[in-house]
Amino acid sequence: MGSGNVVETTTTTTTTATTTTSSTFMSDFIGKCGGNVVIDGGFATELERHGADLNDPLWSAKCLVDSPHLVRRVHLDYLDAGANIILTASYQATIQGFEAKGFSKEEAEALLRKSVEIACEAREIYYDRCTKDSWDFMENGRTSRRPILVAASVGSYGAYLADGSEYSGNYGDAITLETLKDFNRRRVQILANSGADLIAFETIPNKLEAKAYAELLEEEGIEIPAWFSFNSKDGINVVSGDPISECVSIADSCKQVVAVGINCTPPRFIHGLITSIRKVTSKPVLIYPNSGETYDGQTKQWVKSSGNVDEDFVSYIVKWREAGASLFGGCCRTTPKTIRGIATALSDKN
Ligand code: MET
Ligand SMILES: [Zn+2]
Repeated sequence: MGSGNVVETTTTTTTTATTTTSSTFMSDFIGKCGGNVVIDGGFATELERHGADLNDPLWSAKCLVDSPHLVRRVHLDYLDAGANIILTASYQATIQGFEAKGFSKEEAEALLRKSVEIACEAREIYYDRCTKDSWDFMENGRTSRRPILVAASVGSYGAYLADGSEYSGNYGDAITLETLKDFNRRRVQILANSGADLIAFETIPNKLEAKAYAELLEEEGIEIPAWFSFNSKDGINVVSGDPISECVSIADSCKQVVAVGINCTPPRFIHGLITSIRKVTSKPVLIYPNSGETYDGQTKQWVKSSGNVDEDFVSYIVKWREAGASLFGGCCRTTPKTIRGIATALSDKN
């Protein structure tokens, strides 16, 4: 691991969840990580690479039910690759989605909690291994320990629909702010009290959904921090066509939001989007692009486009850092190899 990612802590210190949202939560964490934070990479697509069949409305959340060992394995692979933040397998885990599969409300809630438990367990296993490996190098009871946060993933309403609308942002007129708030309320409450360090609202495709999350965080008095991450397919707007500036403004006005940025977007759009985001907010900027391939919601396949492949975008990380981002990872079709490349690129810079 790059030295930029290692800080001195005592052996007894663990990364613990915050109980109150703090405006300095993320800047403190970035400081602890040496100025740059490594986020993990594609989770669902990595489960598939390990043989999981995710052709299901629950997508990666299906593995919470039938292969939790694989979920733990992928978290550990990203920790081994250098991640400072791991995202749980709850992206497409919703109470409504589990109920549609025949689970009770209680079972559905337990599965949401389980996504966080597995990620926390992976962090403990990783730390235990590091402690054992570095036993000979400990001095005065002190050892180096990489700061690691567990982020509870919340995918968009479009992800739950599993019809590709997370990439169109078009929910139709019947879906209102209240619909979206009601849909997410219980899920967000459960994840906020699950032991996760923060909530990652991912792949937000439109302004309405950003507004719903912001209002929900306020109304429910959610006490752990959150990040808002949008997706774009033109480098100017979020996928629905809503201007990125308006979406980021919503995140900027929400006190629980500690970072804002872009995920599951082709690498070629990232630089311009960072510049647009910086104009609207001084909150830390996160980016975790996909491999540059495009998801076909009809065939449920990733298809090659003229974008960059994952090996390529690692070479842009330093430029994206200069443009003002400070948290970097990968989304769909990126792998632990991508994340190792990012960690190396950032530590070489320091
Ligand atoms: C469609 S974006 C998916 C994001 C999620 N964190 C994953 O990597 O599986
Ligand atoms: Zn993705």
